[in-house]
Amino acid sequence: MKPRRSWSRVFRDAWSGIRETVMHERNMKIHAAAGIAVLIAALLLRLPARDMALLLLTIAMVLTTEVINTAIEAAVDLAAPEWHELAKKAKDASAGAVLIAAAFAVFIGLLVFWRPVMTLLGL
Ligand SMILES: Nc1ncnc2c1ncn2[C@@H]1O[C@H](COP(=O)(O)OP(=O)(O)OP(=O)(O)O)[C@@H](O)[C@H]1O
Repeated sequence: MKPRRSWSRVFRDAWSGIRETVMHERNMKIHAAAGIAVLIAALLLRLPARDMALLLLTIAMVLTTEVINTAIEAAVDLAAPEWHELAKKAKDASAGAVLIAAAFAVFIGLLVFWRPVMTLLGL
């Protein structure tokens, strides 16, 4: 039987998974940078707590799908290093999940920021 990992080991391994994804995946870098920029803008515009919560949830959704996409890509590369129809299906679907999350994040961002930005611009 496998020895049980300590809680600190569990968190360290999970953190390592996040760090590796940020360090090596270009899309994750872009999404993380965009998320930080959105949060800074939201703080500067003093958006209400409910809007901040919506933005945090949206950012978490995009980053989470990106980490899962990286995990699926690695598992597929391990299982099928050569071209395979099912490997393509798995990787395309996984990338599709990130695309859905990112597209909805843009819509939510527009809905949340539209009025405060217009007010700021005096329009
Ligand atoms: N083993 C394979 N068999 C069939 N098609 C594959 C295979 N590996 C990759 N592909 C195709 O190439 C595409 C890109 O896969 P790849 O592993 O290069 O992702 P990536 O460029 O690292 O993606 P991302 O930019 O999301 O990190 C996949 O969506 C899939 O269509």
